[in-house]
Amino acid sequence: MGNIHFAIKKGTLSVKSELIHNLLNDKHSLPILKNKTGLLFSDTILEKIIDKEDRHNTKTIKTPENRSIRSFSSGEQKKIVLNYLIDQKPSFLVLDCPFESLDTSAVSSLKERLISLSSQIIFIQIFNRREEILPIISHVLEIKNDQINSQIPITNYNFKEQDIVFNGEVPEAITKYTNIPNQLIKLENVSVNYDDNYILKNINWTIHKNEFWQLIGPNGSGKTTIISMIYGNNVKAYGQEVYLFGNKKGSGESVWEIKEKIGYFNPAMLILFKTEVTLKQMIISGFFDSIGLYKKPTSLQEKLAEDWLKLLGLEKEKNTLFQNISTVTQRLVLIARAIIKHPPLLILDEPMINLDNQGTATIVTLINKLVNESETTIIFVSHRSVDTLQANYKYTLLPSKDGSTGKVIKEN
Ligand SMILES: Nc1ncnc2c1ncn2[C@@H]1O[C@H](COP(=O)(O)OP(=O)(O)OP(=O)(O)O)[C@@H](O)[C@H]1O
Repeated sequence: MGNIHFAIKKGTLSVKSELIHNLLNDKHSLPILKNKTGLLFSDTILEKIIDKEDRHNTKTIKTPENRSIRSFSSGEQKKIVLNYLIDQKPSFLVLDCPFESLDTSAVSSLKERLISLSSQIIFIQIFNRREEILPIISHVLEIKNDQINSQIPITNYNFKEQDIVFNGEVPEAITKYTNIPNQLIKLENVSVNYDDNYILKNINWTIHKNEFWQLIGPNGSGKTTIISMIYGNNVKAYGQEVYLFGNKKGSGESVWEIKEKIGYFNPAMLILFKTEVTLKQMIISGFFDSIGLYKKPTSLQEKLAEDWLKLLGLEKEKNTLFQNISTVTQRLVLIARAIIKHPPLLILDEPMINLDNQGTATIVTLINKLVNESETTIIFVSHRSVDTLQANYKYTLLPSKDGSTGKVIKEN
């Protein structure tokens, strides 16, 4: 007889849930896993391995070309760690949203691999979206107060979602930016390689005021590399035709001056927020580009933060600690923080990762609202295109052995 496999909807676990820890430590009410050894595949495990490698200069996992795990793209990193866990032959594996940063072809090969292992290993798959669920999953574990309440056959499970609305207008801009040219970003014949590894080839991309772009490409195609040339400190940008707000990168403005004009959001930033701040303080900190709130805000800044909270339907939670709210609410707050100054450019780097369909729809609704009610140019970065976004253009990276080339598609 085949194994029974389970799924748990991520949104039914609290942020501080101990359930996964308890499953792995044999403290649970699932008879089928009693006295069995399990392992966890999650982004946290990945971060720990990378951190250990960095701090001790050791290699836990053998990688192609013996490179450090950090130098691989996020998709490649996941694949390497999953193989490492499966090699340890656990009886069960908790898969914490395993497909989250993978592109379509990587998802299908990983799915195939997991299905082929499913007669030897029991899977407990934490999922965000119904379509991610492995076809071998037969039951959804219903969770109440972070405990397993019941096992529901998947055919009887209710995946329902609701419509999302944000009532009110996007709060006004109070920060003034002067001398912002119409052409915000220009990359001309930009190429990047690491020794024999060719990443980008002749990238030509011009971004103007008031445009909304999706930057799409499969794992390892170079999305992060492009963004790090615009927003970050990637040395590969120097000496190339990279123009930011009219100046060649590395010539006029300092990195600080460039960052002042760019709002940035990436879910990985969440791990940076270690100090305890309220939702209101978190939104206000966008005025200071700081992670905590160290300066006294003006009364106008306070009012704007309150207007944002109202728009997001969070006015009653303004004094709640940021750490204590749901993932999707954290993202709404961080996006508000990134745009509160109405910067000329806003980069939203994989904002939908690890969200269920309801969470994804919530973020899409907010982004579309920002596009319609502000002057900010948006670059939305993702490994999969999101058709409900009202983007004007798509910049798609097409990998090849000589490096990815780019293709512009006009959407509307
Ligand atoms: N320092 C480095 N040395 C060698 N190769 C590198 C280095 N940094 C990045 N790469 C390689 O560059 C390629 C592009 O990586 P990048 O992170 O830009 O891709 P991505 O499109 O953002 O991928 P993902 O969707 O998986 O995050 C990858 O193959 C990665 O391994």
